[in-house]
Amino acid sequence: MHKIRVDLHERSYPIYVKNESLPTVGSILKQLNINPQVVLVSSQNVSALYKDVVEKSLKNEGFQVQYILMPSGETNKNLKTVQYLYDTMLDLKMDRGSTVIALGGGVVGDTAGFLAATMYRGMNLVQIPTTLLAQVDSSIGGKVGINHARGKNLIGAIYQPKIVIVDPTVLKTLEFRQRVSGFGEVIKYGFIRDRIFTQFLLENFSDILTLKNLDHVNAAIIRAIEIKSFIVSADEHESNLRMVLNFGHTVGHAVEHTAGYGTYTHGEAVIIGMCAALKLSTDMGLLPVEIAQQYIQHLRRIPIPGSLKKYNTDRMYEAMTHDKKVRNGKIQFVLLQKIGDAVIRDDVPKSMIYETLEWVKDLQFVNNI
Ligand SMILES: NC(=O)c1ccc[n+]([C@@H]2O[C@H](COP(=O)([O-])OP(=O)(O)OC[C@H]3O[C@@H](n4cnc5c(N)ncnc54)[C@H](O)[C@@H]3O)[C@@H](O)[C@H]2O)c1
Ligand SMILES: O=C(O)C(=O)C[C@@H](O)[C@H](O)[C@H](O)COP(=O)(O)O
Ligand SMILES: [Zn+2]
Repeated sequence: MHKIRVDLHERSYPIYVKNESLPTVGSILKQLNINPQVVLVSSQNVSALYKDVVEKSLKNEGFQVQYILMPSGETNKNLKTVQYLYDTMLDLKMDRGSTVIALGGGVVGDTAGFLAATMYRGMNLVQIPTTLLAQVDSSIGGKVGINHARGKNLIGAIYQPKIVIVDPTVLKTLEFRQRVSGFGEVIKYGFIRDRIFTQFLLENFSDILTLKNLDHVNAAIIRAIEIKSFIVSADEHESNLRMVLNFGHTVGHAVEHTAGYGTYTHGEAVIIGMCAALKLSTDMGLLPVEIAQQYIQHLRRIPIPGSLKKYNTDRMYEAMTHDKKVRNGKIQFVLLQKIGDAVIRDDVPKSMIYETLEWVKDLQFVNNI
């Protein structure tokens, strides 16, 4: 068992990373002394694969388990789903002391997390992430929330879980495209904080994505979680340092929104956004052009389907103006001054942003590895 801690005083919590840890969820939670009443929130695919093992382990330890199936996919990360979850919680007579367990990818984690943050002004939350993206990113740090028709994650809260339990073996059932998506967030940590980790990921990306080398997969998950935990512990409310976790997201969120939720996975959009951020880092005079080009070439070896050509540049720009990093009307970008060293800049000229969006629309990625 590998344990990493998010250090937030009375809201601190551990992240457990261990192969085959799902059958031990009950005993892990028992040690936390949480109320015996729990509600598992999950989605169809994940439920069919992993609900029974988790439910059994909880019941073996004396937990009373209720269950809510929520619709999956980015298009359902919205208020309608949250309303359905509130209603079902009331139907099930779940009280304030009971615990919400989010079993699934980032969509389940963000939505069920928002439920836990808001219902009865806050219930206990446990995250059991089952996608690579959720294991290294969305289950950690407390950002919970849903989309609004005008933009990604516009409604939400910062609400920390009591524990995060990561079982890397569940990635075996995850579709290849979803592993690519998670890889986007994993390599983000390298770019913003650890050049050597970036190199490791680029050298081994095919073995990691195909799960050919599980030691490399676990090493990547653990290093990514260490970086995220360190950053969240230093700046929970995104006043300064935490903003760097948005590397690739200013353009990434705009791509997701403009193309229509679900057209690109979140991680694919972030990979596209990181290419844009690398180019802007050069255009702003921060990063030598040959370094940026070299890493953009590496990122283009990651398979991302489709073409951005047909999307409207004005709409993409408009989506960026709804970014939560906008301050006093200025769009803020996370740029790199070195690989492994990120800075926030709010002085990127509008013309340069437009030029970059046009460039992004022509970007091409490989079809497979
Ligand atoms: N809160 C945060 O800090 C944060 C960080 C990054 C991303 N996010 C959000 O996370 C969301 C994306 O999450 P995601 O990439 O996990 O996608 P997702 O939750 O949509 O899951 C992708 C698909 O994989 C399925 N699935 C999940 N685990 C599986 C498994 N082990 N085996 C087989 N199928 C499985 C799901 O049912 C779904 O169909 C986005 O909404 C993004 O904005 C939030
Ligand atoms: O934890 C963070 O902080 C992040 O920014 C992680 C991101 O990967 C994630 O996509 C997050 O939801 C984006 O945050 P947002 O505040 O820009 O919606
Ligand atoms: Zn993200």
